[in-house]
Amino acid sequence: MMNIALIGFMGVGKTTVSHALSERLGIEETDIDQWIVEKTGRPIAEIFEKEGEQAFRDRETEAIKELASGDGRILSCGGGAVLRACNVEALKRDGVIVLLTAEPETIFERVRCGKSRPVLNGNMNVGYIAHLMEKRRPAYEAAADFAVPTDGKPVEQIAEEIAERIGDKL
Ligand SMILES: Nc1ncnc2c1ncn2[C@@H]1O[C@H](COP(=O)(O)OP(=O)(O)O)[C@@H](O)[C@H]1O
Ligand SMILES: O=C(O)C1=C[C@@H](OP(=O)(O)O)[C@@H](O)[C@H](O)C1
Ligand SMILES: [Mg+2]
Repeated sequence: MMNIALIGFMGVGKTTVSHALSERLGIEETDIDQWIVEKTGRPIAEIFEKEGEQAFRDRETEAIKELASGDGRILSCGGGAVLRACNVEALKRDGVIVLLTAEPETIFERVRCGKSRPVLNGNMNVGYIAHLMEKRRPAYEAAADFAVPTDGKPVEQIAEEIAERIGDKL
């Protein structure tokens, strides 16, 4: 069976929707950030702080390489995972890539209280989120097989839409 990779900006709901989709389809899921945290014994923010962003990106690439070659699961990616072409290639090789989207205002409301996203440290505002989203948009759109907007939708509805769109691709 092929993998289902969830991609998109921080706070679009990749981790949350992944759980719901896993329940709905009866397919195991792995959150790539969580996998890295378990392997290293360090929270993502601490990896960024102690080892730097490039070291985190290398760990992310290693995780994707290993997990994408498995026998079919839902992979909830970090928001920066598709910025490296080799990651996208690995995810595409035997998988469908689903892009979740949301407006910057929605993202801000969802992530403003969290402290676990080092990329937004010191930049927790709608303007910066909109700027970084525009910068990343081409990479997200190029990697995706299809996109699902999430603004104003309950998680279950998003999971249902993905399940419908994937349909017989599985
Ligand atoms: N469709 C949604 N509607 C409302 N809140 C959501 C939705 N999806 C996710 N959230 C909330 O937004 C926050 C970020 O979600 P998360 O799944 O961690 O996003 P990501 O993994 O894409 O960064 C969490 O607090 C989550 O509960
Ligand atoms: O967009 C990014 O660069 C990142 C997104 C995070 O994952 P989420 O998108 O699940 O928040 C996490 O991988 C790390 O903090 C970097
Ligand atoms: Mg996540």
